[in-house]
Amino acid sequence: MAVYTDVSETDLQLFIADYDIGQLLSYKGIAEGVENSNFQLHTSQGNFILTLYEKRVNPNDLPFFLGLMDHLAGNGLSCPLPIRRRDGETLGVLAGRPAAVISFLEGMWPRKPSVTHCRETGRALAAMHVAGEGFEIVRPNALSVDSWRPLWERSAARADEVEKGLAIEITQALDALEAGWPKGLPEGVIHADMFPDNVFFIGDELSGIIDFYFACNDFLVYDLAICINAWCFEPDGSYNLTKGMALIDGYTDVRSLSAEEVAALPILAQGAALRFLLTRLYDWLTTPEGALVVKKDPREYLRKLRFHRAVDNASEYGLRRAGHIEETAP
Ligand SMILES: Nc1ncnc2c1ncn2[C@@H]1O[C@H](COP(=O)(O)OP(=O)(O)OP(=O)(O)O)[C@@H](O)[C@H]1O
Ligand SMILES: N[C@@H](CCO)C(=O)O
Repeated sequence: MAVYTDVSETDLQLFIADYDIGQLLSYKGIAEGVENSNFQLHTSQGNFILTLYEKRVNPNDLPFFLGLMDHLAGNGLSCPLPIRRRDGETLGVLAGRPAAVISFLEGMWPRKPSVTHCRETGRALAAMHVAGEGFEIVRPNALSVDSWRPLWERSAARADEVEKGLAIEITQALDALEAGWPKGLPEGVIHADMFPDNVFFIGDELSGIIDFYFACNDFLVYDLAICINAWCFEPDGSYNLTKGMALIDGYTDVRSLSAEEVAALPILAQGAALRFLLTRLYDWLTTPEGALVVKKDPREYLRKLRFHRAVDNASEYGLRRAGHIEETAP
């Protein structure tokens, strides 16, 4: 569930009176999501999403997130558009929390992603990277390699409760990642959480990307590594090479990869797996039993990490067209 903060009808009516979005007809809490409280608003002008930002979101980051959606939508990407109040602001306060109204995207996220969904997602990811060019606010990735050790130290003592031997395995993977993390790859704005539940489709057609609340500046190809993790493994833990090919083909149809980016893909995929393993592990160990939030299994990402640690080169992910690898000067 994700309604941590209740909103009264009177407060909501007062809040939306500052916007040109018509009269409130009805509203309801949205159960999905874990970070923020989301409501669907139905007004005389249509549907909107109201988000109340909860305590894991740093209010100082909100101008980046809202400004980014505005920038991306302005550059033709299909994503929610923050609605401006009559005073020009996109951020307000409701029920004591920072709050924003964003446009409603039609579509559903794919419960069983297909090869076509993977290809369309690859294209949309690259389109987002291109559309993000020129966005002026910078937000370093708070969940990149430098943050993993402190995050790990908060779970290390109890890690073996989840799986015997986990502490040693994570420590070894972390040591290797810190030593070998690449430098100097092309950077830009990345989504950093483009999982199936953040990509909407109408049939096979991608209708939009949501949830930019982990977006930040980092290596562009790291975002592809995150998507390989999130989209290309089957529920039994096996890697689906056909989906990998489709995702990477889709991406490189829109933005080509340099030889350095291709070479870095295996270590970036390991890093992405460790990042989600660590955040899931922390939540797994700290979320109280009986909380309404569904805890995500860290072991899924342990299996993925093991897979990546055995990968030699990007062709094992499905990178196949020679044209994917930009020629570098001799
Ligand atoms: N612009 C939008 N249009 C339509 N539905 C939306 C929109 N934004 C959010 N939703 C709905 O709200 C749900 C939760 O949104 P979101 O993923 O942003 O929440 P969150 O709390 O940040 O969750 P998490 O970070 O766990 O994914 C989505 O699954 C979707 O059903
Ligand atoms: N996508 C993350 C959840 C946070 O958005 C995960 O699956 O662990």
